[in-house]
Amino acid sequence: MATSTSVIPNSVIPTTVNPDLQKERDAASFNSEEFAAWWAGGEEVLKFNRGVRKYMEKDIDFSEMLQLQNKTHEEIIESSTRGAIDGAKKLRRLQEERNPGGDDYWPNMYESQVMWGLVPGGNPFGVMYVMLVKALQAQCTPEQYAEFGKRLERFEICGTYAQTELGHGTYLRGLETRADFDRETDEFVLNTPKISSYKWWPGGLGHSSNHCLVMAQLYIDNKCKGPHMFFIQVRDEETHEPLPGVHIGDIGKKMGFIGVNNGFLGLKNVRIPRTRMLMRHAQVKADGSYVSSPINVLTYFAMVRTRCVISKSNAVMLAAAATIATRYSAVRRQSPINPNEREPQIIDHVTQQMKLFPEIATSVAYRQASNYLWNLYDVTIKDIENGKYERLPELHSLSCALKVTCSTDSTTGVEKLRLACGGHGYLTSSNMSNIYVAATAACTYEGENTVLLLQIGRFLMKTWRAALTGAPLPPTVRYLAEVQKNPEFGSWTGSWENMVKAMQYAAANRTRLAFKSFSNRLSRGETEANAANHTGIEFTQAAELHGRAFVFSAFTEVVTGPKSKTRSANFNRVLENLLELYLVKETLNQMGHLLRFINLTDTDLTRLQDRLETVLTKLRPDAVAIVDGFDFSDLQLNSTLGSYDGNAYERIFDAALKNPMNQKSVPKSFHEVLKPFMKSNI
Ligand SMILES: Cc1cc2nc3c(=O)[nH]c(=O)nc-3n(C[C@H](O)[C@H](O)[C@H](O)COP(=O)(O)OP(=O)(O)OC[C@H]3O[C@@H](n4cnc5c(N)ncnc54)[C@H](O)[C@@H]3O)c2cc1C
Repeated sequence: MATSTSVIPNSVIPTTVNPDLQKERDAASFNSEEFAAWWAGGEEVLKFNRGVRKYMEKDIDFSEMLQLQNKTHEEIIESSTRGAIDGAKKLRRLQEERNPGGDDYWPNMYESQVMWGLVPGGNPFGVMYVMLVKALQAQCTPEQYAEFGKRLERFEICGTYAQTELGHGTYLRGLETRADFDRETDEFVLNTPKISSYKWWPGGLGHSSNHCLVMAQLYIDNKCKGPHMFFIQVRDEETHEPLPGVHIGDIGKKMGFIGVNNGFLGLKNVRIPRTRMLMRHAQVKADGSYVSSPINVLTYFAMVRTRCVISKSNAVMLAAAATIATRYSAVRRQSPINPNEREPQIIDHVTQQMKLFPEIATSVAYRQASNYLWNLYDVTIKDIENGKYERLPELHSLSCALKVTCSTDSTTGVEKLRLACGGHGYLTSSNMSNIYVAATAACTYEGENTVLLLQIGRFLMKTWRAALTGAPLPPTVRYLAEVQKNPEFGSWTGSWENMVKAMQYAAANRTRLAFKSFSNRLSRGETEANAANHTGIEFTQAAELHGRAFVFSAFTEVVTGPKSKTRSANFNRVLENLLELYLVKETLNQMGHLLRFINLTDTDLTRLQDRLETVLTKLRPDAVAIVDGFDFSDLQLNSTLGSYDGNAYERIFDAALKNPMNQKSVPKSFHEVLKPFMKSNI
């Protein structure tokens, strides 16, 4: 039933594109399709992705997706489960039809940008595919993988990665779940002895999983061998009832990812065969003898991969928010700049440009830096297969650095972009709140950001010490040795190369100062652990700058390197503008650190401000075409403000009319609460 008589009879969304948005597209200096192909990784990949996405989006009801926030907790879990299963089914069908026996559609596309946003409540099987399957591939023996890894990969069973407990997440050695080896029965006996030992947080554990990979302390003859992984069945495969000794449930509503049904798990004397401990590296033999892993960090290697995934996906989230805010800023008009003139598109207010364009540039910078990280990941995986572990510390530290800076910057960036949409950005139908809570979650999971910065800080201390002895350094930290050799920065020219050098110089000198403070504390008799704790702030500052210096150099290399010759001149100009904006705004953001080590005059700073304003103006005509090049579908953006056609007001209105609160002209609360109160005279 309609609420009341409306001044417009029905909300009708025009089928045409908003003329302001169309003009933006017509006036762009470059072809957004070239951007889209570059962003996707080539024309062929773009074509492939679009084909898959079209197939994936068939039969999905857009207006239903917009109503996500009006659903109950249970309804969201149900619709997320349906969405995730629907996606899996479609990809499997595509695999069957187009490349039977391969894995390019299923499961590989399940974690790609094509799937992003299609399950707005969060995918309850995301952890299963992003983490669990990969952890099993890395940690199982071939026999184990054939026995249960393959079943999971084929989705015959479903599961999650259960590491965090109510009492411990960061400090893995503090985990309390224990797995005691019973020689008599050739089994492990698993227990979570206290409330604080309950597994807490694993995605999909609450209602979706019937198996999980549990990180538990291995005990043999009551002697602890540290955390190891155990594959456990937690629910019956037919009835889905919890198995004996298993206490399992949902941890309750969270800021976001409601459909992911993060869960808890208690275990009481749950027995599993010895062969359910993952034994590719560390092993327990039938006689109880223990073979340790050749390198301990391999236990946590699945987390390294997930951090690579986060660096890329948070860049995508920022790009999505930038698309919404930029399109909206092109269609909304407000506040004449000169009296008596027409109200401009809000994108013409320079301060608005300052909210939008730096975030566009930041998402592009992180996406490029994460491509470098993925290449390093692939090289390191091959090395590990050949028993070579030399680049592992570098990969670990770089994946942490990028995960931290990208999740931090995308979170603040999405919030800036939400504010850039004014009041309507606060509507859940803008989808900004959903993107924000997804972005900020990544600051905590897969290693809390501060804790990761401290780990990078320690890696930098070791590397600085190694450089002092003349030892060779891995490529991404070689700049530390260069700064040791040439301690003078030279002069500030403001060229891009010079700016990269300046950020590296600041990172190296922050590392030098942290190293000095750390060494002083050690020489005053502090233990290494206490000295590290007391130098923690300096460690995190050095680590953050190290991450930023890496993004500076990776993005500059992509824009100015040999591949630029394969791009059109117009497109190169756009990328150069994005690079210029990214380097200038980030240099200004980090000015406190830079000024400590580098002489910049007032004129240099004024020039940077001029460059910032100039490049905003240069990017203005291309902003809409750039975000079009990010190539999100309307369904993925799931936003009344950011759709391709720019019909924002009609979509806002339409979503409001469909709100359950507007399905009755008088709400129940009027009769039950408001009216009785007004009539009671109390
Ligand atoms: C959305 C979401 C999904 C998740 N999914 C999963 C999952 O699928 N599986 C799973 O196992 N877990 C999951 N987690 C849990 C997540 O991995 C942990 O919350 C995360 O590792 C942080 O650990 P913590 O909660 O123990 O934080 P804490 O370590 O308790 O952090 C609290 C504060 O203490 C500080 N702190 C802690 N240790 C130190 C230190 N050594 N030095 C300085 N400061 C320190 C931190 O910086 C922080 O400020 C998820 C969490 C979230 C939010």
